[in-house]
Amino acid sequence: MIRFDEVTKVYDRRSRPALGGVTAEIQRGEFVFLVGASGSGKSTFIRLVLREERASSGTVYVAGRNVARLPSWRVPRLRQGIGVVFQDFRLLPNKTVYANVAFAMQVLGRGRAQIHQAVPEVLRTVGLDGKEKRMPHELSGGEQQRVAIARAIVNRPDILLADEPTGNLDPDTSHGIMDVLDRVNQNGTTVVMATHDHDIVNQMRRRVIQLEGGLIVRDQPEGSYRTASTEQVA
Ligand SMILES: Nc1ncnc2c1ncn2[C@@H]1O[C@H](COP(=O)(O)OP(=O)(O)OP(=O)(O)O)[C@@H](O)[C@H]1O
Repeated sequence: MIRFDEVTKVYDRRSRPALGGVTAEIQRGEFVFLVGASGSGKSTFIRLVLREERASSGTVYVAGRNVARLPSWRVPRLRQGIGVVFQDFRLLPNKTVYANVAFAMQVLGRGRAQIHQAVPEVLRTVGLDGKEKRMPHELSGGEQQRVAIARAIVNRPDILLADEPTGNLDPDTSHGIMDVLDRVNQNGTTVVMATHDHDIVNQMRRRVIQLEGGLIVRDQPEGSYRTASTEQVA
């Protein structure tokens, strides 16, 4: 579903590459944690998948396509297949929960009937039944993140990218969000989540790709946040 082949990303020639020759393959339906210290390259990885940035060398494939080769008119279609969730929710503050989610369908030109069916369904999936008319400021952080996830998945993307989705949430609320992401993954969506959250990675036991200074230093199925050798130090 996502393949990085010797991918290097240089933002600034005077400093070390943000990614330095990364090779990795993420299969359809996988759930992958990207871990690593601040500045290790996690967000760069995500931006390359979305073609918000282009690789300086090497190739990024999404659903079999070399994203660097896509003509610019095809980039919106690439992004339609990818839902994105951020640490800071990024909801439209003057729109209701329903309208925030519906908006993601309206921009794709979906009809009213389709929207009326899909939005309540997806709000049920994320556990927000009955909150359709609330405004974002009337919701807790966890609820706002659920709206953001609903918006990201309402168009049924193949891939969900989540950059620190629990970064602003307390541990209990974070676990609720992970239940939602797990459910999304079980429905067939490939999930890639960048995180610093040790507890969540250690509890979920999914594949862990660890970056350090732009290099993959660990790629472990059912991994923990740290390798066994460093776990005692933590
Ligand atoms: N637009 C940019 N211009 C120049 N350098 C950048 C840019 N974006 C990222 N970098 C540099 O690239 C490196 C990797 O950054 P990146 O944001 O990918 O790390 P990260 O692992 O996501 O960090 P964090 O956990 O803090 O979000 C860092 O050294 C960063 O300073």
